[in-house]
Amino acid sequence: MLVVEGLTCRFGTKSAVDNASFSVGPGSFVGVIGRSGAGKSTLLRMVNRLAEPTSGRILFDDLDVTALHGRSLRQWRARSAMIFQQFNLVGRLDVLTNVLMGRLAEIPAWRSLAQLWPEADKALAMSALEQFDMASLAAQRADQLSGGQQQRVAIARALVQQPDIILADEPIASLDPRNTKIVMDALLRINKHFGITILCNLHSLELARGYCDRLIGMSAGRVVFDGAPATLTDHIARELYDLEANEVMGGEVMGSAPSHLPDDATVPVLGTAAAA
Ligand SMILES: Nc1ncnc2c1ncn2[C@@H]1O[C@H](COP(=O)(O)OP(=O)(O)OP(=O)(O)O)[C@@H](O)[C@H]1O
Repeated sequence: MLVVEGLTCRFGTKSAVDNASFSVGPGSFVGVIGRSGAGKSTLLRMVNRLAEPTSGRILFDDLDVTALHGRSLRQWRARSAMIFQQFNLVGRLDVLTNVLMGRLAEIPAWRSLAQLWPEADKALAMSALEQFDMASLAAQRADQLSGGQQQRVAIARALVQQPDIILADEPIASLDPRNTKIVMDALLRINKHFGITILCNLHSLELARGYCDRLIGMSAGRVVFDGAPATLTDHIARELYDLEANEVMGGEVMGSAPSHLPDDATVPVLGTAAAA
């Protein structure tokens, strides 16, 4: 279980994330939503410790993630795999080697430098590529792939880390609609098939509603909504996204509740008790 307690990250006088608190149970697929600049990336990067919290704590089961240094921090980064908007592959290396990079924390540096990957790791990497129909491209240079293919390689790399949680920071922001669906389906497959918890920043509300079992809404660094997608009414979404609402709501009828909103749903109130 991931627990975030009063997490704050300030850059100068600006709070990119302001006193965020929530917990995420194992096996959840949680979407972090909100307009540009709301603090979504900073929040995810703090969980992986790519950004340093100014105050607050991050716990994962019994581990105090905020207190980790050196080797234990590297181990945590292996357990919390990041997926980035720009894929972060090594373009001149082949696809299989890029996936094997996900095993770096497990093998001595000299073995990776000499490209002496254990056979078991190669088999694991091939099997991860097979999961996403990418095995036939194993020998191809990563920079010769399409964006959607590159992101699937990045997801395979995350998978071979055998992480407890995957932190996906706008993983489909650079992709066309077809590849968006392929990549989101790949994340969903990892979540359902392997039970890996996913925390995924998404600008598109339509995608977040379609794929996630819970949404955390951020505005100006604060968590202002936390609940099931069905409880996020269009009214709350409009407040969350403001001028960007029409762009992110995927053509739903504005001002009406989503069709799957149950009659007795408790609708959290934006900006008050909504944050868990
Ligand atoms: N390294 C930094 N130095 C200074 N300010 C930063 C830094 N990183 C983020 N910020 C600021 O913190 C705020 C939150 O940024 P963040 O990238 O976390 O938002 P976001 O919701 O992920 O937005 P986007 O969807 O545009 O990436 C923004 O105002 C941003 O300008």
